[in-house]
Amino acid sequence: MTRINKAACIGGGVIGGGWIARFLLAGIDVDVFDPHPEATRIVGEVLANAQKAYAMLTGAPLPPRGKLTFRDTLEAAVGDADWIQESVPERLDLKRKVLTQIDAVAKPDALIGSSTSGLLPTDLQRDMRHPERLFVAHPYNPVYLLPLVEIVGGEKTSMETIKAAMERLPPIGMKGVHIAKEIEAFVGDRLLEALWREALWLIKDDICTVETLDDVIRYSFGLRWAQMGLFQTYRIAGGEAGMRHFLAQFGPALKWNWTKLMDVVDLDDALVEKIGQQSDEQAAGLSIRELERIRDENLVGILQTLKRSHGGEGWGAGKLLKDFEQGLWAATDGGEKLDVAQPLRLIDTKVSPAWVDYNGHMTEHRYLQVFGDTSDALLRVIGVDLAYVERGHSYYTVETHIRHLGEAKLGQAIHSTAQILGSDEKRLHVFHTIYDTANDEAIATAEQMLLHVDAKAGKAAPAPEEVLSKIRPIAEAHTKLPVPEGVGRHVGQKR
Ligand SMILES: NC(=O)C1=CN([C@@H]2O[C@H](COP(=O)(O)OP(=O)(O)OC[C@H]3O[C@@H](n4cnc5c(N)ncnc54)[C@H](O)[C@@H]3O)[C@@H](O)[C@H]2O)C=CC1
Ligand SMILES: C[N+](C)(C)CC(=O)CC(=O)[O-]
Repeated sequence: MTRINKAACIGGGVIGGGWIARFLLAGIDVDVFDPHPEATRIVGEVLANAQKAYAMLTGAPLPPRGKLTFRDTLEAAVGDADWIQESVPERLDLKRKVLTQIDAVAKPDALIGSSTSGLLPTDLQRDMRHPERLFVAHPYNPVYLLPLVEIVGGEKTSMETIKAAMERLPPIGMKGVHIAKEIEAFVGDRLLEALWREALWLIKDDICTVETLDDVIRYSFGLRWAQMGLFQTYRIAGGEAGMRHFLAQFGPALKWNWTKLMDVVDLDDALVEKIGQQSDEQAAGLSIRELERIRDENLVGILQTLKRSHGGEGWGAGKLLKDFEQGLWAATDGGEKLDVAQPLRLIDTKVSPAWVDYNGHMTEHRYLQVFGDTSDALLRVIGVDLAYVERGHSYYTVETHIRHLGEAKLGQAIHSTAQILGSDEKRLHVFHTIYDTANDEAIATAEQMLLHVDAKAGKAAPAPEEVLSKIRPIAEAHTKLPVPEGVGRHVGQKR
């Protein structure tokens, strides 16, 4: 995978701030230029939200955060960056000027992406000396959580640029889609604008309020869209006869008077005030930052659910997250830095919204998930990684005993450790503990027995020396540790 080494962000508002967070959390250094007097504070707040969201999103080891530097001039920010992302306000004259400035100082092989929501790349690249490296990289808000980027080239953009841009997105957890023909507003905003135009008419004509309109979306097709989009959803709606029947049944309605699509509502002062007031009432006093946090928690929950969908293979944006996490795990160093004289600290995470139950704390099967992740991390330390499993052998868990000693609440930082209690050529006997990271108090423990298996034969088999030799030094060091309280407990036993 080809990676971005250094990024520059020109414009650090809603979208620039999101790009900055996306790059930094993927371990990439970012230089920023934004003349706004409060740019540092604004970017800092977006970054804080992004970090909270990532802590809940994944237990995979994120790389060390990239270095963030604010520069006084555009030229200084562009410097030696190999991906420059322009996110200044949506005005053709301003974007052309800024892109020409970037073009004049960027490295010859640097990629220059524009966040524009709808301007044509051919128009943007008009005054550039090296227009072949300019493309639209249109993201979705919040850029640090929503993975899609529409990649659109103009008449002078080279195919090498498009290919290079597409290749650099998966390592930062994003999915590029190449839009083959340039068109104003590309694909996503074409669809959103159509919906938005119709929605404004429905408010203007007093058919419903902004709150009712949002309810119609979020309690119905909004839920469907996140996981299957439009066409696959309608295929199912056609019943057993699928899409053809759907088109036959609902196609004629397209010609009925169901839409004002091409008429643009006049956003006069009265309508702006009406929408503004209804939107204020709907927000019920929540600030934009609070709404952003709620949005992020919900998106994290949806992404995690999609990650576990389709028999655990992951689905849509959840499959992308799963692949991204596998890349992060593969990039870890196999545990060389672990202190084997202690129980191994293997997972650091936060209690995600999707993990919390009706009692307001982490629900029981999520404990098993964290303990399972701890075992998986231990297995990677002893060389039992995905490549090992693909060769036909693995460890299976044959017994688990979990004790709940405290509570883990939404957003709480927790970590887990693993202690090897015993091992032989087939068995690995471990004791895991989940701690409250704030005070190091144990919240839960799990004692597990794992068995080395020949997966093809479907039976236990001795682990090879390459694995046993990695278990031995840890197991020996752990014999010197006190036996943890709770080892060997069973349900109903007196304390
Ligand atoms: N807000 C959204 O939902 C989305 C916006 N976009 C696109 O992203 C771009 C930026 O939009 P937002 O972030 O929403 O706007 P914004 O108004 O939040 O941020 C724009 C930033 O650019 C800075 N700026 C102005 N002139 C500059 C210059 N010469 N050099 C460097 N920085 C400069 C401003 O100080 C401001 O911080 C636009 O092209 C927009 O169409 C794309 C996807 C979604
Ligand atoms: C409103 N908008 C056109 C700037 C929206 C986008 O471009 C994408 C998004 O995040 O909705």
